[in-house]
Amino acid sequence: MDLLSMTSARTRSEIRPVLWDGQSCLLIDQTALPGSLRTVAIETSEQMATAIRTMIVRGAPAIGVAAAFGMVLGRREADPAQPLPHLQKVASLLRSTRPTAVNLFWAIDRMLAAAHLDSSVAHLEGEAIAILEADIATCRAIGDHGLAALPATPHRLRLLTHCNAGALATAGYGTALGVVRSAHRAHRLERVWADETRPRLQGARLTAWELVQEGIPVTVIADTVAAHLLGKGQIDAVVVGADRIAANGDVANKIGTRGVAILAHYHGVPFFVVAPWSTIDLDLADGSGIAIEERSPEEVRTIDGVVLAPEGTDFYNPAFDVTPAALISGIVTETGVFAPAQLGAALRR
Ligand SMILES: CSC[C@@H](O)[C@@H](O)C(=O)COP(=O)(O)O
Repeated sequence: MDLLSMTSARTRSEIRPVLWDGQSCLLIDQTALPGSLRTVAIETSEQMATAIRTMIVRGAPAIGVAAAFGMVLGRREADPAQPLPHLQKVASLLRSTRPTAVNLFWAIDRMLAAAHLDSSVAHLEGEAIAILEADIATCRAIGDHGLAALPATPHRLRLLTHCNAGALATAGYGTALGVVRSAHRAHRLERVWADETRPRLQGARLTAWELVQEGIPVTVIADTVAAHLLGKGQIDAVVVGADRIAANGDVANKIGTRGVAILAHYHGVPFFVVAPWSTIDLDLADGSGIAIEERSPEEVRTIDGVVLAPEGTDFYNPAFDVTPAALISGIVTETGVFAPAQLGAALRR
């Protein structure tokens, strides 16, 4: 199956990082991009947990969708007479893979709730497919709301993004890159500046790859370059994704996002966080309660096996940081754009 799938509505192929073929879950192996586009067939819930942990599949909405199919695989492994105890175990395993993105936990909870109503394989399969399809529709709506919120400029827009919040990070179309796609289709985009995003280089490897697939102009910069471009007036707005948004509008996203937000604020450039409602965690009053994943020091110590610092050096590798709500111009969701302080009230409406 072609994971750059053709849809009947569009002539261009679209990126689908997670697909279900009725037996197994097909993932684009994001650790192999941009060198090779290969797929991995995930056949057990343990394989799915490993794929999420090792970032074969990554990005908050995409790991939620993948975990939903992990639960379907778990259901197939369970005792048909008593599937719930095994499903609870699979849920715990999947929850243990990555702590920061709330979409993972949201999708697992939704699958467990579905299993309590009807624990048949067919019902859970339908629920996971519904999560996948809704995510694509959500991203398209997000893209259009984000486009409407972008500043009016006499020239086409130059947008800066960090990490990869694109089709690869969702079921398709993307959040921050959904806004980019909508701007491109509306002929309002000049170029995307993509932070390379050390240490795992999601900007250089993944954002650039998926934009090049669609002929969207993209320039990769070292993470240290953004301040220089902002100072020269070369960036009209920043669009980034989110892994978890607290009730007060504080946002956890890829490490380095906070620095970009501080820079944008200093230069008076709008900074938009782009995410579905499933990324909002109203149980957390503010960002101080967000669990920040710490990954292996090896990701900082080496690039492609080349050691960067002398023996005896210590390395520290937090994968996310928290951007305070005060630095965020707007949070773009599938139902509209909100000031961070409006989030709680908007969700309760
Ligand atoms: C639409 S994806 C939003 C975020 O998940 C994304 O910006 C990000 O930080 C991804 O981190 P990753 O560690 O690659 O999973």
